[in-house]
Amino acid sequence: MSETPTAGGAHGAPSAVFDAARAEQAVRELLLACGEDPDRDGLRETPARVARAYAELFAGLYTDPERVLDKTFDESHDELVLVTDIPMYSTCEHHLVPFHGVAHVGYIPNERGQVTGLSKLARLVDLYARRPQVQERLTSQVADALMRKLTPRGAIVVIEAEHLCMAMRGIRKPGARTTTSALRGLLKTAPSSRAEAIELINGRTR
Ligand SMILES: Nc1nc2c(ncn2[C@@H]2O[C@H](COP(=O)(O)OP(=O)(O)OP(=O)(O)O)[C@@H](O)[C@H]2O)c(=O)[nH]1
Ligand SMILES: [Zn+2]
Repeated sequence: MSETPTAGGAHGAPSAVFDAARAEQAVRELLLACGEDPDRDGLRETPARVARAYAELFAGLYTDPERVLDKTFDESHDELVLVTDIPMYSTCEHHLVPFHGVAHVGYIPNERGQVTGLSKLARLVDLYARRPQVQERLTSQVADALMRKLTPRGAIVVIEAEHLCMAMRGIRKPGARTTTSALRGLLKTAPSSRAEAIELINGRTR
């Protein structure tokens, strides 16, 4: 028997477990509340499908994203490492609809030249994005995880996203883009390092 997800999973160490039966029941209730017939042909399997989808969309609640940075290696590289245009899909915690866009993640390794695999930067974004989120928290969680696990001299995370809660409903402004940044260490305090990273992000070719 699985436990009820707890709020602790969103901000600290993972403590939540996905309760598929409860999710299915909730989706069935929502369909009923919307005036639908959850027993009609097209909807019969929908509660189970939606439950499976949420288990995937919120997978970052049931694992510790920082663990993807457990493996590091020394490359004697002490200058900027930057991965841009990482596709990002997350779920707005206010409306439970998607926000999506791209993330740019970089860091300046520590004196040992300690680096992580490039794919791990994308994995880190992916796992923090797989939670009910707001864009600001997602951005700073990625930067703070990098600082804790790699002890780099600096970190930068920039996320550009469109929120479907602003496009499909409410204010209905499709195309409006939100940019958030989190700068740490030298990438916040040293103007030349900061300018180099920002220029590389702004000047990239898509
Ligand atoms: N800061 C921030 N706000 C967000 C994010 N995602 C959604 N929001 C906003 O959260 C706010 C919630 O506002 P409320 O007034 O409580 O909810 P609402 O009546 O549905 O708001 P509207 O979207 O304006 O219709 C809205 O302004 C959303 O645009 C995010 O990632 N960061
Ligand atoms: Zn929203």
